[in-house]
Amino acid sequence: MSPNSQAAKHRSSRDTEREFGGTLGAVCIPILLPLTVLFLICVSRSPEASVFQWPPPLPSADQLWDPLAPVLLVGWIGLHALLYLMPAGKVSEGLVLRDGTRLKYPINGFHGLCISGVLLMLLLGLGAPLGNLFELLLPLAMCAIAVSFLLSAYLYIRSFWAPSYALASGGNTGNPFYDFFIGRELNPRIGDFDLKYFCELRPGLIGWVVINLGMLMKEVELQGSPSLAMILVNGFQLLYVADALWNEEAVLTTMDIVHDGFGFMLVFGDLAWVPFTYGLQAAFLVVHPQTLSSFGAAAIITLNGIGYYIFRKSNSQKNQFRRDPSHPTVARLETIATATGKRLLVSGWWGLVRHPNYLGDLLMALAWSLPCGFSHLLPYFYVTYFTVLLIHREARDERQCRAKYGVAWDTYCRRVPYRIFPYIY
Ligand SMILES: NC(=O)C1=CN([C@@H]2O[C@H](COP(=O)(O)OP(=O)(O)OC[C@H]3O[C@@H](n4cnc5c(N)ncnc54)[C@H](OP(=O)(O)O)[C@@H]3O)[C@@H](O)[C@H]2O)C=CC1
Ligand SMILES: CC(C)=CCC[C@@H](C)[C@H]1CC=C2C3=C(CC[C@@]21C)[C@@]1(C)CC[C@H](O)C(C)(C)[C@@H]1CC3
Repeated sequence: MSPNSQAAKHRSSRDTEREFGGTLGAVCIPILLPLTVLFLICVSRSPEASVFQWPPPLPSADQLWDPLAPVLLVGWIGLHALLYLMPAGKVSEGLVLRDGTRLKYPINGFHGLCISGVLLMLLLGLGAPLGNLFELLLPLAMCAIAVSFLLSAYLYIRSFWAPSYALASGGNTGNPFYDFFIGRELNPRIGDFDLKYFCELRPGLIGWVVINLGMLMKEVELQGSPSLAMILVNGFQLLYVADALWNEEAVLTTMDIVHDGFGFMLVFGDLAWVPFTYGLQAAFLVVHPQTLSSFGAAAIITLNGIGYYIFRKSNSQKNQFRRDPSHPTVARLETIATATGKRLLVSGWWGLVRHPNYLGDLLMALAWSLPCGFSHLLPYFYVTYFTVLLIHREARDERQCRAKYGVAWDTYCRRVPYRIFPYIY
């Protein structure tokens, strides 16, 4: 690249439109979201379990800290780092980078999940009190938040040694608060160890199902057996995590890996937000047991099944089409050409709405809350937050696609007018 085009690129990234409320968002979100995690855990175990209760249920200092928590957290991340490095599964290439190269990624996350499962069963067999995770939840969340800040600071500092082509297009504004938050470097690596890819799918996502299992064990301690509601929440969320790891290769084409830098937002999202807020339903059920009729359970299982089917089929259809458009499963689908040479699907799942995968994900999110009944809002936190996240994410993706595909994107939008919910939005 000539010095002039380097300078133009640099200038354009500095002028990039800022997301998440710009500098104000970048200062407030890293303060507010960690407090939200702690607040939600406290609410989930308070007798009222009301997000509006005043004064809010504040934890005492000894509820926030336990010396076992940093040991467990560092041990857990270390175990998954070792599993990431084990020579199992295939090695896949990511999309082509700005310098024309492609990075290699190990596809062994599902192995990691299975080995974690076997280790947990062994620990349970040896009498390990997994239910104690209930009491450890706040100290573990505190440590995960601390690790998120430390890792983000490390990533921000090391990004100044990265070449300019390795920086994310939106994370190099020169504003330290914003760049720390959004992430400067696109694919930070220590040797071959890819920090963003590792964090996206392993310690936090698998940690989430382990915490859920801990909540189930706590319920067994308190009630003698797990409730149907707890089994459903555990089962649905395990399916979601196992599916993500089974289809690990597909993550290599998501916005997070391809476009976003690795900064506080993703680090915290992966390591603290996902494991400690996505499983709030299970934590809630420990203190607020619910009875569920067989008919109710069947209806909820059906809803989760429909959501999963739409989510999986639509994601697989697009991944297959992007990897090999001539594959028999996608070759007959109607498409429109774009100036980049890539085509856009206008039939099949991607002809129904512009984000069928978000629709399926949201139906599942609703199915995860319903086993907790209708008496409290807290179990509906995830589906509410997720609706906001996906509407915002859809708008970000839309902006990027319009910039990439121009008139072809407008034609697609005319052909497929609804974004997520057919005939509604
Ligand atoms: N549980 C959670 O917290 C979260 C879950 N998710 C889930 O992750 C999954 C991935 O989502 P996400 O990364 O946001 O993005 P998507 O998988 O929806 O990918 C969007 C990209 O797909 C391509 N595309 C869009 N329309 C078409 C079309 N008609 N034909 C072909 N390609 C098209 C474009 O990229 P290009 O053309 O360059 O290939 C676009 O940028 C979703 O299922 C989502 O629900 C996402 C966020 C959070
Ligand atoms: C509020 C806040 C801190 C937001 C950060 C957003 C992150 C929590 C999410 C951004 C994209 C994500 C994805 C998944 C988890 C949540 C985050 C990290 C994902 C790994 C969940 C499992 C799915 O099957 C998936 C692999 C498609 C998905 C990818 C995106």
